[in-house]
Amino acid sequence: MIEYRNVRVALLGGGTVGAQVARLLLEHKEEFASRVGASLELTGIAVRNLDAARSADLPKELFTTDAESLILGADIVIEVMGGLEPARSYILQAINSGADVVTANKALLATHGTELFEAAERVGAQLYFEAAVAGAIPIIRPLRESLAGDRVKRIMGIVNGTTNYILDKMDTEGASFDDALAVATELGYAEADPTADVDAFDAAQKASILASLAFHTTIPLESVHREGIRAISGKTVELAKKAGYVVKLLAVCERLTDPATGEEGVSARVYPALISREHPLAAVHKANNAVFVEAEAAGSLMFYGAGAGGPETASAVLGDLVSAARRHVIGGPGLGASTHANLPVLPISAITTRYHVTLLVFDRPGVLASVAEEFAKHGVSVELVEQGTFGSEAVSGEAAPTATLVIGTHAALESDLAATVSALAQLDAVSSVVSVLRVEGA
Ligand SMILES: NC(=O)C1=CN([C@@H]2O[C@H](COP(=O)(O)OP(=O)(O)OC[C@H]3O[C@@H](n4cnc5c(N)ncnc54)[C@H](O)[C@@H]3O)[C@@H](O)[C@H]2O)C=CC1
Ligand SMILES: N[C@@H](CC=O)C(=O)O
Ligand code: NA
Repeated sequence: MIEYRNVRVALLGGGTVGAQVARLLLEHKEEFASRVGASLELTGIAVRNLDAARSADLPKELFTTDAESLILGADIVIEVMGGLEPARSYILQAINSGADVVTANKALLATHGTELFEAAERVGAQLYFEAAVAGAIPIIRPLRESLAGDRVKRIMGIVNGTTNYILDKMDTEGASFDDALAVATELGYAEADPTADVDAFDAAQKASILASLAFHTTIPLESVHREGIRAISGKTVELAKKAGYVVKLLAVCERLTDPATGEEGVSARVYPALISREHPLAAVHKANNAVFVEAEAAGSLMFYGAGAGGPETASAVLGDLVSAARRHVIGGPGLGASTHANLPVLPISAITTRYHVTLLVFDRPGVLASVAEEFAKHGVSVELVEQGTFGSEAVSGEAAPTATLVIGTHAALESDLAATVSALAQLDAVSSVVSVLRVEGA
């Protein structure tokens, strides 16, 4: 029998992800030992409440509320507690006491990543974070390592499982937003505060991480344009369906030319967008994620799989644990942060995409001409116009006939489109601007 030395692993968090990390680590102890060349000893699991229900049957004696003591004796610390504090302080404590760290905490990385990576670099420690973006899907390692010799041009993907679950249930079953969110929470996909998912904070954090890695530039969370899915009603989903589209919350990170200066910059943004039903992203159902990466030499790559869930996310955490443990046993410098490119981050007004503008207009002669004129005036080329449902609206106490008008544009600059929409809202012929949705994917 081979005698392995011990690598001491401290687990901070025993919730949806943590309980599964512990279960798999204990169940596959022998396999991990042979893979790493050392025995991975789970020294404890720090939690807030010792008596909370868990998704796995784990030895009671492993649990503690004393995270700091657990960190002190560890070679590797896994942080799956979530939140900014005390997670940030615990990770700094771990790094400064010589441990490598594995984390799934995108909120923390997108907010304090620079501080944590600098602290790790100072002492020669490593910070692994595959689980922080797109759950089980390997995407961090491909960007940091496999594509390190290429030039990433664009990333577009679905990176939040909860909102994809909600939008998918609304689209395929006509479910209500609230019911779908309740199930996503029950299944362990949602963040502790699901506002993080619904208002796209989580997707923005992931976009900040992906864009920083892809473009070798620090992309601060505040510079990621963010729109959540609260405004997406059942009606919007239904109209999109009739027109051959599906609504998805997308993260888009790309290199682009600044229209103001002609210089190269980058953009990172998250918003609900229309995707053609023919597009592969339209087939991403439930809490799955998919990320398209377009690189200069590699061409188009697609990464697909489970974006959330306990065992799925635990898989990514454990992959990082094996890397960290091997480094502990064999040594080696690990990977440093690569943010030398320093490209400017451009505002949303600098992007170019296609749009669907839905207007409620008064059904009078000349309406179409006046609406079309505003698009032309602002340099936005119209691709299609569709007249939808008819109704009536009270104007000065009188019922006036109305019609829904959907205008699809060719690719246009966001600032031109925004100026067009402001002008449309002022037209006498327009009762209201119902929605403006970007259309992504060729
Ligand atoms: N649930 C999922 O599908 C995914 C979650 N993540 C990330 O993984 C992390 C954990 O997520 P979940 O397991 O879903 O969360 P959870 O809420 O189910 O579990 C959190 C655990 O941390 C413990 N904890 C929290 N604050 C603590 C404190 N101050 N001291 C000691 N223990 C504390 C709690 O007692 C609990 O055991 C988060 O950063 C989340 O964003 C990442 C990818 C997917
Ligand atoms: N709440 C997140 C969990 C994984 O990152 C999601 O829904 O994607
Ligand atoms: Na991942």
